[in-house]
Amino acid sequence: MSVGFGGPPIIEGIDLDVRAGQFASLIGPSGSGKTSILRVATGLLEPLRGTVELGVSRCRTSASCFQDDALLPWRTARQNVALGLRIRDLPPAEADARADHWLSKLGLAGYGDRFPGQLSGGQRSGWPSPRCWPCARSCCCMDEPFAALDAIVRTRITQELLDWVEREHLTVLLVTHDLEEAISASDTVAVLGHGPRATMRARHAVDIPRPRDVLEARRHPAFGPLLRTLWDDLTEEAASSPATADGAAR
Ligand SMILES: Nc1ncnc2c1ncn2[C@@H]1O[C@H](COP(=O)(O)OP(=O)(O)OP(=O)(O)O)[C@@H](O)[C@H]1O
Repeated sequence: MSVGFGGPPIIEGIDLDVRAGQFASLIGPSGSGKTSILRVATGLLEPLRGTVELGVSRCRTSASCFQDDALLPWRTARQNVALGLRIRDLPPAEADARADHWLSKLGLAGYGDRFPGQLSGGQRSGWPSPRCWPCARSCCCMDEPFAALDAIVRTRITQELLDWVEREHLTVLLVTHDLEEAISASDTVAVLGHGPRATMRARHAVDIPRPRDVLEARRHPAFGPLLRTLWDDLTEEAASSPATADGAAR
């Protein structure tokens, strides 16, 4: 697959095969094209050449959550998070109870009646992700959904995501800069090379059984070696990138 915006392709010859039920993460340098791939996967962007298949063709029954997803300012925290569950036709009381549970995992127990404007940027940043999960019938695409969360909250909500994914048998494509998050959540981690014309550098299987406990996964013997491999991949990409000091020095 190739992707572009009118000029030369920003991504060339990417082959990203995600099987139904698989949890795949996509990592890579800033500007390498991760969000663009997600947009192609969800049908928001047409590839120049090729197609993306994510369990079902082009994720027709997908839900997606992007970095700049808006919260609805006239809805409370609970109503924002419960929106996906209500779209899924859960009875209001059940949707509210589940939304409160997710808010508590986001460190916002007791904040359900607050409006977005009454909370900090970090406090609001985790909502779009659980809001979108229930809308996914087969596949869920997420772009750095937990980037602004602190480590404890991030671990808790990632566990909620994994539990939901297991329960709903979802296919997931997650874009993240957090290598530990990528390994502990995924079955495979794809590494994009640097721009301006990115290609796929590597694809690694995560040999840790599912269902997973996020913290236990980090103690699994396969975790450390894969973390070092991903780090090496990204370090070498930075060293060869024309856009970084490392690459410029070569
Ligand atoms: N609408 C657009 N028009 C032109 N170029 C774009 C557009 N959107 C993205 N690009 C370019 O495509 C490249 C990839 O962008 P993309 O947002 O997919 O990268 P990314 O890997 O998700 O980056 P980050 O990790 O910083 O979020 C970048 O060089 C960017 O400038």
